[in-house]
Amino acid sequence: MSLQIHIATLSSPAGVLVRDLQVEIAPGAVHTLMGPSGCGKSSVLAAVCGTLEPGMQWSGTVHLHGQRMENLPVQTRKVGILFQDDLLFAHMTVRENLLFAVPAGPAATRESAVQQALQDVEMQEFANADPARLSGGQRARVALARALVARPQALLLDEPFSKLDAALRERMRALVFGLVRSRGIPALLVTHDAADVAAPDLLTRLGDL
Ligand SMILES: Nc1ncnc2c1ncn2[C@@H]1O[C@H](COP(=O)(O)OP(=O)(O)OP(=O)(O)O)[C@@H](O)[C@H]1O
Repeated sequence: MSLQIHIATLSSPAGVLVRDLQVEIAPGAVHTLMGPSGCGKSSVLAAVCGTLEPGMQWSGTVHLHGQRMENLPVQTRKVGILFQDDLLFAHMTVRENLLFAVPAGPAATRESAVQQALQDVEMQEFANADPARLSGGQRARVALARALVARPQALLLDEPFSKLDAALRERMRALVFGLVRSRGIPALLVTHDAADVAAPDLLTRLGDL
């Protein structure tokens, strides 16, 4: 289940940001995008998942598991996304936050998906907790579980570790990379931290137009 991205051009109203970006990400691999602030890294992720804002434009193709994706509605793309901010809903428990992300289906199936996702990030005992009472690292793990609970076929990561302290960042990176590998999904990670690069051939630098 590979993710193939070809961005011919990606532009903001101010001009072209990215030209001829080609990335192929194998199942279970994490490919890293780096580059100076404002060079268009987050916009590449938005183009891939279909959430590019009005005013921004791109041309190119995205194939997931051989299927062309760029014209599909956002909700059918089967792509999970994790941001710098965990964006947990404050008025819902941890369990309810996850349940919100699970596709429609029998209640027992949805509940077991939530319990499995919490187990994957070792947060089962916090199912009924209020997100506001969790630590930053615990919230990050819940956000990861929420991104994965719908069984996405690709994962987009927009600086998800940048707000964590060094020790937590390392643990979270290991957890994300491990889950991506064990589930065999391709992941694209935007970061400013060279420590997030899994291997030199899994890095693309933007900003050299
Ligand atoms: N909706 C929008 N309308 C106009 N310009 C935009 C819009 N969204 C982003 N931009 C501009 O596009 C450029 C790229 O933004 P983007 O967030 O993709 O960069 P980035 O490389 O992820 O930056 P950072 O590392 O600071 O997060 C920036 O100059 C930004 O101001």
